[in-house]
Amino acid sequence: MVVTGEHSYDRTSELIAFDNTQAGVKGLVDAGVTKVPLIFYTPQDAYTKASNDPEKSQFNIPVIDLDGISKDPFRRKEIVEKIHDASEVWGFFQVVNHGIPLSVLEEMLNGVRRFYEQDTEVKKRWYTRDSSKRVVYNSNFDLFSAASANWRDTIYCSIAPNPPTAGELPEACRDILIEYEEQVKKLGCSLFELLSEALGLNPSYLNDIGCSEGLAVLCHCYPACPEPELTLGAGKHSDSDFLTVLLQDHIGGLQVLHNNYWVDLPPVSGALVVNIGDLLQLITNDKFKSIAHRVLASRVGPRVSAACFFTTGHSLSSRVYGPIQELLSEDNTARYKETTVKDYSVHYDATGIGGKSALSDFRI
Ligand SMILES: O=C(O)CCC(=O)C(=O)O
Ligand SMILES: [Fe+2]
Repeated sequence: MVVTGEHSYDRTSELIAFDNTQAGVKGLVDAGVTKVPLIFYTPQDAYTKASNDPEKSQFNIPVIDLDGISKDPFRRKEIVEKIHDASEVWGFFQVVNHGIPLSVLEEMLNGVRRFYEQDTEVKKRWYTRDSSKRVVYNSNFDLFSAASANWRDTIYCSIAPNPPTAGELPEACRDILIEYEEQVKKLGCSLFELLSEALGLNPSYLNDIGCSEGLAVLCHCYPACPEPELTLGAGKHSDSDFLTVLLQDHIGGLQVLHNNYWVDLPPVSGALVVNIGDLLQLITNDKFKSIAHRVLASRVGPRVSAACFFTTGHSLSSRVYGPIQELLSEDNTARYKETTVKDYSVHYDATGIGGKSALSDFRI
């Protein structure tokens, strides 16, 4: 029995019943729910929302124009400085003129919508909790371990280093997923070059140590919510990877924690959101920050997004990562234990979204 406010209920049975529908949150909404079920209730956190507060209007997450990065060395230096500052202060920035055409971004979001708009019976083919699969569709990867379920469904596609065959990808978004993933991989390599330069390292450093070797694409759907104040689209979490490149639609709701305030990260047409993940914070010895973020639930929806995670995740790579030696000056000793991406990912998944920071467990 679990007590949520004045309600007491058998949480485990309700989680099992929800999971057994294999229809996700979208299935609840399609069936016409007018109340948020108790398994989704999320306690309010202590942080304040900044965006409506005029005194906090200086809180603007940078939008960085990448135009000219490879043509003009002065322009490149300027961009590297902006990326350096954003990665230190915010852990988040948006990029425009990143080289991926608007038509590809739009079609990617359409592909995600097309997948979720299919009949539940068709989608069920992909519904699983077997995380060894390269394509996993379900609602809340940590449904049975997290304190609150999120108002969100996800298709997870592990793309690199071991790509799925085209046949393993859902037809509804297959072609655009392949196109988008190729373009994001190129952008990711450029971003890791800029981040290496921002750290004062050789431009190829982060790519050479394998930061861009692994890629997983998470296609999220946040259905319209009848009581958005009672739950969240995604609870407070940081990302477990090296770097995330996120495509969000026009609806909004993504917020970043900054100086104890939730700051809106508003959709900018044609932009991609970039954020530093836990593993990049670990190897940069806290120079770049992996910052907590969340997604509000909304009466408007469904909101869709595609988050590309640069990580080899649970693959068998034995490569060991620890704070980069070149970044340690004499008085700046390593703050983290070494780990493999797999060990870090397993620990992170067990700690769960909305839980405490998994990274802090690797601190020396
Ligand atoms: O959908 C979003 O805007 C954010 C998704 C996210 O934070 C994640 O996939 O880790
Ligand atoms: Fe995230």
